Amino acid sequence: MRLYDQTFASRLMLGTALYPSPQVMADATRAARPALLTVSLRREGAGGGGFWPLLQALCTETGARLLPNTAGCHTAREAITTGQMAREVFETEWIKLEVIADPETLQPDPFGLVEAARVLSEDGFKVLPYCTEDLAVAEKLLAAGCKVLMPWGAPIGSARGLNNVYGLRVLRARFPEIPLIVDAGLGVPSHAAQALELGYDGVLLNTAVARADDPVTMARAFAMAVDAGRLAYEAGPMAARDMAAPSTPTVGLAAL
Ligand SMILES: CC(=O)[C@@H](O)[C@H](O)COP(=O)(O)O
Repeated sequence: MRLYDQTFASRLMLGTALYPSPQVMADATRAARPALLTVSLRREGAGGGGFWPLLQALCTETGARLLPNTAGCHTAREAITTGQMAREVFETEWIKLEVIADPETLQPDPFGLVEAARVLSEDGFKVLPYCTEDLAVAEKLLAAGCKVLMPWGAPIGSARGLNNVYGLRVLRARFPEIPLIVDAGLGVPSHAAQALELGYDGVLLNTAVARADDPVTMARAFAMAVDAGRLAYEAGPMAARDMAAPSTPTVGLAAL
């Protein structure tokens, strides 16, 4: 998978929040071998500073790139400032851009998102925006400088899977050259496989692994599902049809 100027062996991006302990988070990351590990500046600012050396060591060990996010931001101004602070703290110009509109669904605010994406891109950031599958917003984010789009599968933390398969399919078809990552709302590995089977370049998830009874095993299961989904996509899945078609030849069947 190629995002901006970097090629990644893995198509999985993993969050680092909500785990029962830092040790479990580290073990799950080792099991998943993700391309990118997300981290929230707010967590660091809220006393999670001890977490940073652990993440740094994990990135060195696994080869993952750190991806700070602007989680919890509700305006473009907040997200821009958070992004700029994250660049200083985490020493990276990569940023997962979240501007949240609705407190209940955590649906992204398309207006704030496009505005923040434009300002941060002009400031040299590599912006990965958390968006919906809306085509017009996607166009505007690309025009604002984003080279990757991350439409939601479902609301963050909902574990609902791909809520709008039609919309995700249309988005994929409309932008065949743009790396697309399904971000948020995945609950089980088959959801991730489905995203990859649709031709999505990767998935970003957190809650489904962190809140599993056994996060380490679930991390491994998601990594396997991502690989399986991609392999299936490359193999060219047959189209579904309404009518039955016998898979055993009927020609030459003995008449009874
Ligand atoms: C880690 C992160 O960036 C989350 O905000 C992300 O959107 C994942 O969502 P889930 O927790 O639903 O997998």
